[in-house]
Amino acid sequence: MFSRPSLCGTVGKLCRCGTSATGKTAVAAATVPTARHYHEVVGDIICPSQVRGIDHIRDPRLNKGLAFTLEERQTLGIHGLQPARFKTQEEQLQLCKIAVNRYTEPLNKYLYLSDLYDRNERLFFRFLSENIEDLMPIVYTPTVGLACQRFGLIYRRPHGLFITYNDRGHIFDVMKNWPEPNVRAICVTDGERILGLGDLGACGMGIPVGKLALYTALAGIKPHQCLPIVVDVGTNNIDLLEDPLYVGLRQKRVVGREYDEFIDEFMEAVVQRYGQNTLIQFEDFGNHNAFRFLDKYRNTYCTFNDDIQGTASVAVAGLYASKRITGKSFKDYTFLFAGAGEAAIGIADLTVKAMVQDGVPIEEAYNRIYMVDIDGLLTKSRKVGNLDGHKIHYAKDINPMSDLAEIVSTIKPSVLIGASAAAGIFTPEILRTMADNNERPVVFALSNPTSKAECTAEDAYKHTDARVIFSSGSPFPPVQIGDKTFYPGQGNNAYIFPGVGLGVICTGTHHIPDEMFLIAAQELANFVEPSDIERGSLYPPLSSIRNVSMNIAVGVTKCAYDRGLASTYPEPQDKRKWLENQLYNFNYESSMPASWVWPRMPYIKTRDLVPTKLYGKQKSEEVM
Ligand SMILES: NC(=O)C1=CN([C@@H]2O[C@H](COP(=O)(O)OP(=O)(O)OC[C@H]3O[C@@H](n4cnc5c(N)ncnc54)[C@H](OP(=O)(O)O)[C@@H]3O)[C@@H](O)[C@H]2O)C=CC1
Ligand SMILES: CC(=O)C(=O)O
Ligand SMILES: [Mg+2]
Repeated sequence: MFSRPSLCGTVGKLCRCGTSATGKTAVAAATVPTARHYHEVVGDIICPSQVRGIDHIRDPRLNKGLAFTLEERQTLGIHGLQPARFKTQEEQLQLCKIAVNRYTEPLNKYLYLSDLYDRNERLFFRFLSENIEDLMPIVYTPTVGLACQRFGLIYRRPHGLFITYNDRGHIFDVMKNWPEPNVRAICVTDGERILGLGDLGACGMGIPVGKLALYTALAGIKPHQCLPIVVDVGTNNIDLLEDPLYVGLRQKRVVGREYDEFIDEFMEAVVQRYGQNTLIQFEDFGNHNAFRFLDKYRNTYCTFNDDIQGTASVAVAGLYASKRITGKSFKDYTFLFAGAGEAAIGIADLTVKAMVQDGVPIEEAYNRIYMVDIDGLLTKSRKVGNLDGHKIHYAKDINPMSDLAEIVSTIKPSVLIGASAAAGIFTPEILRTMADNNERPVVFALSNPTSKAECTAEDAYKHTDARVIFSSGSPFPPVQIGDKTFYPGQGNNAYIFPGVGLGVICTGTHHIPDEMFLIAAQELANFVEPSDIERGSLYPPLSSIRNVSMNIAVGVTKCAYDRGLASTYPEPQDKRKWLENQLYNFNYESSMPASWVWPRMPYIKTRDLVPTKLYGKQKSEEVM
């Protein structure tokens, strides 16, 4: 989101330009409304802007559309630029709902929301946060995947920063072009593994934009504190390289030392521009880079990898909740993962930690987890495929097998988790075997978007006599089996990263330990009500996700202070209240500079404030 630097009208703190509300410049600006003293909005300060006239409406951060009061319209010089009607934000929200529902194609709904974001930021975020069940599938998976695939066609205005390999040596200078000086959270991708859709290069921008929109909508992190970034090092996607509409660098991916040095420079530039504690969320990097960067940077930067750690947390939360249905403990579970990549290994590693916390010896925990990659079961003796990196911990001393159905029959897992981006690999036969071997089989089909899910919700229920405990990465509609309707939960890291982000940002945490993701998993699982489980969901409804995020943030905040990782002092006693006080306000704030209080407003005449025929009976105060 672009918002231009605002004029300072009133502030409680020092501005970057060195003036304050009580300082000379600000006073001068207040008494001379036409003075053009621009400076940037700093920190949490909302400087009631003195950007006047049409520019006030054109700035999405300042625009309120028809919700501007009569005084605001006159004071800001926008009177007459809009129709006579005054609307409340609630009325505007109703219109948004009507407008978005007029579209049948999800991509058109996405474009409508994107346009709203460009037009009226507060309205967009309030609309999103209050209609998350309907709108999350649009701004996030699955529709965001389509938006990335069509990015060259639908790109309109900058919502994030593109840093290309050609900018090497100057990344800091490019970052200075981002107009917000107080960014606290960055979500960055290099576009190599966008959902399960593969290498989309610079078109991957939709992902960090969508993720950070959820930071605000689900956790109340202020939008100006969030910065989506694509590091564009090219793409190996031949279709894109040949596509005349492709908007990224038209070259093969930079790899090896050059690539690593480029990412190093990016990390350093973030710190130079926004400070050491800036949260850097790695998103949808290719497998071979994701683990390397996490290991390399986790103790020197405030960073996490959402696909590895965020996904782990949401899946482990689902496993905790599943125990309430199966009546088993972790030591009774045998896990089989279809996929041995970022998501699967991340989940497996955190599951081991959860099992150890439940009293299972660590060797036993590893023994209980089996994994399958594209070449089959991870076994020590297999001749094909690799066992590098984190896979080796899960390789078993048994005969190699490559057929998933055979593996499921042999291992007899109680939990089957798909994170493979291989659509439909949980066949009816495999689901039936799970049901034959378990009274309540646990099946997670976590791959995104919907088209990549290992099975549909309907298939999962249908082929297990509706005994399955199911969740999926992308949403599925309710499933009717006999006279019972099941509402499968969405096992998606969106339950986790906004709350973790809020806690980390507010505490100024230096580094993010895995422990925070285990805490987040427990907080999320604690939120699951018996009624959710009764509905067939391992997760609370998306409509309560803001409360979930707050609980996670409180847990993360406690952990940050307990572990000495926080840098914001003094430590708040009432952490929830302290966090709540820092949240974004989705409602409009006054656009009237506080220092321009009546009767000092220079050009509004008394008769202007008396309702004329034009305004009917309305006084602007009455419609606030
Ligand atoms: N629900 C959620 O919150 C999240 C979901 N995901 C989804 O998970 C999927 C995977 O992402 P990620 O782990 O990052 O990707 P990776 O590329 O890191 O991992 C994919 C893994 O799947 C394996 N694989 C590929 N095809 C098959 C197959 N036919 N049978 C068994 N295994 C196979 C690959 O094998 P090999 O190692 O041999 O290449 C690899 O181990 C994506 O669709 C992504 O959208 C990711 C993050 C969060
Ligand atoms: C949800 C997510 O992060 C992914 O599918 O990559
Ligand atoms: Mg991701």
